[in-house]
Amino acid sequence: MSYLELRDIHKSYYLGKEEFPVLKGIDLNFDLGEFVSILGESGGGKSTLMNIIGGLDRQFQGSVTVDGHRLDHKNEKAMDFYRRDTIGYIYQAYNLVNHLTVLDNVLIPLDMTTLNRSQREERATSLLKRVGLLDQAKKYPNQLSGGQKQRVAIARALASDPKIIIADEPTGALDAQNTKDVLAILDSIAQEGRLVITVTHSQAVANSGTRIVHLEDGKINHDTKLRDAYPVGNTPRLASKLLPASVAYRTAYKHFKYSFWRNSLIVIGTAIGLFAVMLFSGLGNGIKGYINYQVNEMVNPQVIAVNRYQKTAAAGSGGSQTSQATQSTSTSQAGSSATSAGTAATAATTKQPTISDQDISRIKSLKHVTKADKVYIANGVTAHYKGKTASISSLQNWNASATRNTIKDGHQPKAGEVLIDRDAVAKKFNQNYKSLIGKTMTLNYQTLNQKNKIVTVKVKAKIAGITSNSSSMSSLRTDDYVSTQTLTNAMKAAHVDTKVASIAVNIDKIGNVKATTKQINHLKSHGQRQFTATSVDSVIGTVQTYVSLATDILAAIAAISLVVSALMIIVTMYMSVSARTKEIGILRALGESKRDVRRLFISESLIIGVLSATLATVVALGGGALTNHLLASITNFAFVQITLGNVVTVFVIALIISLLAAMLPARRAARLNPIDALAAE
Ligand SMILES: Nc1ncnc2c1ncn2[C@@H]1O[C@H](COP(=O)(O)OP(=O)(O)OP(=O)(O)O)[C@@H](O)[C@H]1O
Repeated sequence: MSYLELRDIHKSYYLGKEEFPVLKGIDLNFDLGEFVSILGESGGGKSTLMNIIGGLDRQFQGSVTVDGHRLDHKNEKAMDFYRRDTIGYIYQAYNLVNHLTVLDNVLIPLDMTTLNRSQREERATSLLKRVGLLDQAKKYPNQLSGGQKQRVAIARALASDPKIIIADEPTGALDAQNTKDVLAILDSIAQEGRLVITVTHSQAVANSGTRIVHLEDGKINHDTKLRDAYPVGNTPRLASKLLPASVAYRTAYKHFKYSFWRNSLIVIGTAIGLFAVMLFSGLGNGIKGYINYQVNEMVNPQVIAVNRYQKTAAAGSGGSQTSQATQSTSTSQAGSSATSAGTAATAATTKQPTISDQDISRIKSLKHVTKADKVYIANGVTAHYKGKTASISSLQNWNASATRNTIKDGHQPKAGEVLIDRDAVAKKFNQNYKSLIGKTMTLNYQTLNQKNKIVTVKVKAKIAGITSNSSSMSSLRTDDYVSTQTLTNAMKAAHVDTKVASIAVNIDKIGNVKATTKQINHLKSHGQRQFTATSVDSVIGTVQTYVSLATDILAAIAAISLVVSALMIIVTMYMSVSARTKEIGILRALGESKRDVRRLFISESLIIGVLSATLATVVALGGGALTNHLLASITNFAFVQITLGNVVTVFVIALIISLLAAMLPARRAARLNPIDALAAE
């Protein structure tokens, strides 16, 4: 029994339905230690026969038996294993992978062996030394001469320690000296107990082997033994294994580096889409945050301002229109309370219709209402502390509309206590304003008493805390609060009317604010509407509609950019597959499976995706920080707020896009017929 046996091999090519028989019944036996040359006329089918022996061609009739085992050409995985384990290929056109160094080319088959990393490198180095190219290990194939390239190809063919070396015209492109060198190496390979089968047109080359097989008209017409085959020892062989997934990533990375500038442009293009997504999300967060911030600083969104309903002159007998005065206050709740309650403190001058305690009880009894506080605002207040004065445009009682998060130090005012504004008041008293907490100060303002005479209301209170409102609309109001009881006691002492025109109604949940506002607006006595209730809800609602619209438009733009990014990767991958068709053929011939090839292209796409997402993140974070910095002079708020969630989302999107974009091209690459791929220019 011979090591390799071909039985009755028939092979035809078809052009449409027309059959072109090439091999018409080949029977051949080969033994290890032989150096066989196959001669024959051009187009006689020598390469076809080599592809059958090498396990690349699976469409033929007949059988190939290796070491007593008949090859199953239908079983693709078994054929991958056969090529990986038993075959080493040497081509006339060298077929080296251009983007890998000489050393890396030799390492390709070694990655499919059980050797560890250092053993693989050691073996690759010793093979390069054997072919005299150790000093060229770091070069790329295009930096080598033809003879050097062929010697790299020989080192690579030997790397996985195969039993059969197939050399398809290995000296066809070489000069006399290189031909001599290559033949000597091939002879030494046979001496190691391997079977060397070479296709040649040269009788001189053929004569250097141990046997010549002559092919004519699809059949063997001469089979001449020149000398004995070399004796075969019993040296242990390298074991092969599947290509680890990490190698695909490594190779993809090397290719990325090799075509760095081209790939960098693609990464930049892809990153633009991802950057848009990240920036728009960050802006969305920022704007939403800004609105919330403004709202929470200015007003408590769970509070409804309620005034007595007044018909306007313009509205005439029209039932539902609110008065001009109250309408204008509805733009902001604070403004609303400021105006309405301000008139409460000076009720006698403006004669605003007041809200009675019964009214308050009625509103308090409504479902969802947790509190209804009278709102007093005193205007033109002078604050005194240790001989220093400061003016307070409006002093309020601490009521439900006050927002607790404006208190920066201290606590809300209890009886006999006051909260003062940091910048407008506290700092004027003492730069070390925190030390004021616990100290007593006085507040004076003038108003009309019940007899319409100007009187001064004096409030003496202990400083409970310091407030500061950094919202951009803070200039509309100050944040000075005194406890309700303290204010009303002072008013009473000066005989000032303590009836109110406005109350602040607290609602249990934000979701109930709208309905309760409506409910209060519909309350009637003797068929007459009683109140005008205003919440910030309506204002925020309008603003948020615009924000949502803007966010949707931005999202649409981002989506378009993402589609462009995805198309970019698809096109790149298709181009890459086309440009690397030959490489795919080489890798398949070396024993890589369809899956390995698919993985190679997918990893490359994933590398592009991850780098794009990284670039997009860096630019978006940097750009965001810069934008926030530039805007800081206008408003001290971070308008671009990119969260960790946004970053993770962009990476996930990038991975999904690159995975989807790579799928079709990678599938195409994997499905390429290795023989056709090898024939690619
Ligand atoms: N994929 C193919 N489709 C159709 N015909 C093919 C294909 N590949 C090879 N042939 C034909 O099969 C015949 C044998 O080709 P093959 O390459 O095996 O010959 P060869 O002996 O190696 O030739 P050469 O010495 O010129 O390299 C040729 O006539 C060729 O045109």
